[in-house]
Amino acid sequence: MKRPKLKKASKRLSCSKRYKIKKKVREHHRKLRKEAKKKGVSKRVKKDLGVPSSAPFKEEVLREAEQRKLQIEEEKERQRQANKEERAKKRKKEEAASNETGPQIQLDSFTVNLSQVIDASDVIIEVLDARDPQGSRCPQLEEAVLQREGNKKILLLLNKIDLVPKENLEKWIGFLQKEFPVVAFKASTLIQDKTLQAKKSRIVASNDILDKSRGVACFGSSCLSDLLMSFASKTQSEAKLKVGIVGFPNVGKSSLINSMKGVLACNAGVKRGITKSMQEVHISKNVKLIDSPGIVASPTNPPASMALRSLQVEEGQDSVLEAAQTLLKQCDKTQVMLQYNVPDYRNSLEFLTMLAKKRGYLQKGGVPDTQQAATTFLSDWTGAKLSYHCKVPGTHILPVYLMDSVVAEMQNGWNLKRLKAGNEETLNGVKFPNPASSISFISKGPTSGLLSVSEEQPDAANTVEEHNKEVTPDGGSANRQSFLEMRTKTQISKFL
Ligand SMILES: Nc1nc2c(ncn2[C@@H]2O[C@H](COP(=O)(O)OP(=O)(O)OP(=O)(O)O)[C@@H](O)[C@H]2O)c(=O)[nH]1
Repeated sequence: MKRPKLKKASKRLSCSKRYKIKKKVREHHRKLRKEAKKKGVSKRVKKDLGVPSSAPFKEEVLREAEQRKLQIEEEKERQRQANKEERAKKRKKEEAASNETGPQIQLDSFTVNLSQVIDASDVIIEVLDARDPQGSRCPQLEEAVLQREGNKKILLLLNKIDLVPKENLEKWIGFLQKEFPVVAFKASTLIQDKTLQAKKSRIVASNDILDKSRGVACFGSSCLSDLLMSFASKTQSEAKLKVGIVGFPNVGKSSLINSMKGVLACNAGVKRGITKSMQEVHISKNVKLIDSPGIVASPTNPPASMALRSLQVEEGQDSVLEAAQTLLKQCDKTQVMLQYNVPDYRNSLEFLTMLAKKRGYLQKGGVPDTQQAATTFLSDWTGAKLSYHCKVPGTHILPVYLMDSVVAEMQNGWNLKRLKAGNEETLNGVKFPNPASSISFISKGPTSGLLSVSEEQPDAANTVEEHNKEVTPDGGSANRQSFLEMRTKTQISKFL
């Protein structure tokens, strides 16, 4: 059967609609004309009339015009290239200058500030990441404090205890207590601006009761303030007790101060090196805390320590990819797979590719952005969420700079009974992760720090070498080997 032809839709419009369209078009043209007038574009481009056919030597004139046109084009192109080269040169120069001087100046200021904090303090609290306590210790810092005049005390503070299994934490406290008094702490990670907090507290008053084990709650602050205040009342007559808060970047120094103060007094965050200068915060009548920039890790450290502790990674000097790959090698693959919920992978690059796909980090054309995945992975390891822990060494050997008499002296003056009770209370309050869901990590031992970026002292290497022998009892021969090799290659520092 023959199909009936489809009838074309009629173009007829109602008059009102037609007039409306015409009006819109007119308005649109008027608007364009107005804009062109504003920009100073003349109404009509003058038409090139060309060479009249009656003109003599028309062909030569046209050829000459064509050649001139080409010449102008060439000249323009040459100019464009020269400008491009000039800009590239300038950019390269700027980059080189910022690479050489920028970070160097910053590192200098960091070390100067740290030295000032040590000088100004009566008590030094070395903040350690409970996930890798030994790796966040700096022997050079401890030695420098002990060598300074004024009988300065050192306290070790294990922060981020909410990210390690309880049994592991208890073992670490026992291990570290053989050297210095240890305080267990969980800083509040969600302290807000004073004004914001005041507004919020009116709305949800019991928020922290509901959310005890999460970011809002802080554990150990009353124990620490009691300890400091009782020490201050014993030792200080009039002046306030000055307590320097020191440690590697991102261990939670600023969060600790904010938690003690109860308001956002210092800037804190996942990014490394947020604190750039010293800052005093008064927490009671007789105690003030001094925040300091993170200790600058020495380039002689093993790559895994650098990946966790150095500022260079943050500043883009060290490759984020390499740092993430080094870290991956230090931990149990199955646990990483479980933690990040990814299938089995052959190498670290494959893991980062899968992580990038999972988190939706894609570049143009859907290519997985492994760089971004590595950055996220690294900030997990120094940030506030990832749970991992290190094994406590079986035997304890005192570092060379610590003798029994010094250990006894360091315990002197503190109310240790109260500290023990306070730590127990803290451990009872915190909600700890299950050991099965925490990644077990192989620590590289204490991290060398630079306390001043200047010329090398020849005998400093021996001190550190000897020290490393002592403080890594659970085996770090490869570590020590690489340390010595690197030390001979790049020596830029002097250890205090
Ligand atoms: N889960 C948990 N996260 C914490 C704790 N303390 C600090 N953090 C997080 O660790 C990260 C680093 O904390 P900061 O206080 O900025 O560390 P910092 O040592 O002052 O860092 P710099 O300024 O770089 O030297 C932040 O994301 C904090 O939220 C803690 O007790 N538990």
